[in-house]
Amino acid sequence: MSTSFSSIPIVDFARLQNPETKEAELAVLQDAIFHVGFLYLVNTGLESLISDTHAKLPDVFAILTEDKEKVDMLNSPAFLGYTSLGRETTAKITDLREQFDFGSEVEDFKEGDPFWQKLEGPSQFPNESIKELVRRYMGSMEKLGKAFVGFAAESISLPRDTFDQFVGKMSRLKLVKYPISPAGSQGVGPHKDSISLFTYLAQDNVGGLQVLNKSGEWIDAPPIEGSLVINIAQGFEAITGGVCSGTTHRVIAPTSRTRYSIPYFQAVRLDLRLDELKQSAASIVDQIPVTDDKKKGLVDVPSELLSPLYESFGEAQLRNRIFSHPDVGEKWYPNEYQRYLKQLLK
Ligand SMILES: O=C(O)CCC(=O)C(=O)O
Ligand SMILES: [Fe+2]
Repeated sequence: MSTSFSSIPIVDFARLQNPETKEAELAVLQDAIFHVGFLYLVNTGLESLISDTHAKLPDVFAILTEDKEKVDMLNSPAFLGYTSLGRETTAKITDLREQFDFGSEVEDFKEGDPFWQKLEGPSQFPNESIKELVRRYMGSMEKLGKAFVGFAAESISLPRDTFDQFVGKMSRLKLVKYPISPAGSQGVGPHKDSISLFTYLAQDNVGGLQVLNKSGEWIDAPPIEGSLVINIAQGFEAITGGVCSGTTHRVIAPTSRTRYSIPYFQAVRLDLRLDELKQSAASIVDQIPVTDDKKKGLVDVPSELLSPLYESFGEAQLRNRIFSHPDVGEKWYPNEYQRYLKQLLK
């Protein structure tokens, strides 16, 4: 096992784009991808967008309760909408956070589409100004995400466009509020992000995000103004055959100031089948510059997304959404809800 990290590396996006500094910065990115699974991205050019958006969050969460209820996630088979405090579960414990989930604009579900296709659907916006805020932010994240996966590929000696074919249609954006809570409360419990390739998180200056290192210690990811915290999610982990593994993280609920955050989950194609995925993972693993010893240990990575229980990413993601939001899952996918519950109890 590689040495354990004790801090989160900082990657400079401007240096990645400058031919004179690119090689050196790709080496920093490679180290983050191989050994940490987390990094700060600075100098993205999105600093003012991030701070403007954060400045609006207290107002977003201050809208009337009845306006929040109108866009409740229970209305949405795509698991998009409002989730009130205490209705989300991670690692079997209730999370102390309130949030809105939104998605990129997508086509409607058509007759004959697979059952998990309803995971991609229309967003519910409480009002026009929130819609405008979300659309603007997501548009910029989409562009940044495209560029970032290109650099991620180059940093591990793959052609720049290697991961383009895996990017899905509907990325997700969450606006999250963690209210002041009793000391030691769970903001969100330990988890790997399952639904994305990479997650791009804009946290505020309150703190509380922690990352689990390979020795089992929780390492703080303190706020760095203007940065995005990027982490490998299970989509990227599966596509790289587990060579680039996702890292478990959590948020400790704040005790003196409300915390806000904006995670953007870069979509993975839902129609990607397990057999396709295994094939492409094998060819990617072949090209990645890590020792054969490390590769040998990775033939069957214990990733939920590579489980033979699911025919596709879409189905694996549906299961994940159902466990995070059981009330929504039971309402829209009663058969799958029962089936996945039984698998869990086995
Ligand atoms: O709010 C945060 O800082 C992190 C949130 C997170 O990890 C998630 O929603 O997956
Ligand atoms: Fe997360």
